[in-house]
Amino acid sequence: MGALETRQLVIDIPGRAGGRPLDLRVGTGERWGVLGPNGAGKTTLLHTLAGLRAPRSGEVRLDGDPLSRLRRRALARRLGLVFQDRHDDFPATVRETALIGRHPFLSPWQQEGPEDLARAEAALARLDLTHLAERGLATLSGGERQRVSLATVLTQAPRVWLADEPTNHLDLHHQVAVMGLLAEQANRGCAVMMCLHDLNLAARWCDHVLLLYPDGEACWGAADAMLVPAALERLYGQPLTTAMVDGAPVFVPRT
Ligand SMILES: Nc1ncnc2c1ncn2[C@@H]1O[C@H](COP(=O)(O)OP(=O)(O)OP(=O)(O)O)[C@@H](O)[C@H]1O
Repeated sequence: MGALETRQLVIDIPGRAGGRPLDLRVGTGERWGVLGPNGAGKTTLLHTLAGLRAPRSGEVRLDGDPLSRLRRRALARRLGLVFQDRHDDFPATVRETALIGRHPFLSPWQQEGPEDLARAEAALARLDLTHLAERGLATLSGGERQRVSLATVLTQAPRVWLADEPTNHLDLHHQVAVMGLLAEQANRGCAVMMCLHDLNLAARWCDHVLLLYPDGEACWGAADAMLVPAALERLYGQPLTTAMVDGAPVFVPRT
């Protein structure tokens, strides 16, 4: 049984007639990449898997439990979502934001304790944010803000990670660090699914890939079976040149 499963899931894209029903099984220890052009439905899929959007049909199960029957707190103890470009206008510091990751584990008016703080500090250190802990969110750069989103989910420590373009805004070093963090979470028994626009990150870091086409068509499977030039050229409507570097394919757009 997968940690996260979909049964005949059709996501609800306004104006789209239907789509291939998804029967996905994202197992513990697996790293899934979701690829597709702008508007294909990657974010909508992640939000549906996180229970934030109702599917058009079918269902999502977490450890065998239908998502629709789980209370939000119970869900948030098991599943975390790194949003794409979230801009909360909350006047919070970086440390306070990371601590939000502990809220599913606290009763409504319970203060965070030393263990919660220790988890947040460790997550900030892991994302290279310790020096910014007292800074207000609004003062951060795009990449710093992205790392705070990841640190918040790391503080939450869910068994299922859903990450919407987790390397958005990140410089090369931090891209590799974040992919390493997600791989580490998978190695520790988490199920990880991430939307990516960078084919080369997907080729290097994902073991499974889901290709989402704008008309709702989809295919999924082992990464090396999915990441083939003909399928990717059709996915993006973009000719590609492929080379092998350090044992992984590298895809470069051909102009
Ligand atoms: N509330 C809404 N009303 C109308 N259309 C919507 C709404 N939410 C999403 N859509 C449309 O659904 C489609 C899928 O959006 P989604 O954000 O899931 O795509 P995506 O694959 O994540 O794209 P991107 O690569 O640009 O992030 C888009 O065409 C979008 O405009």
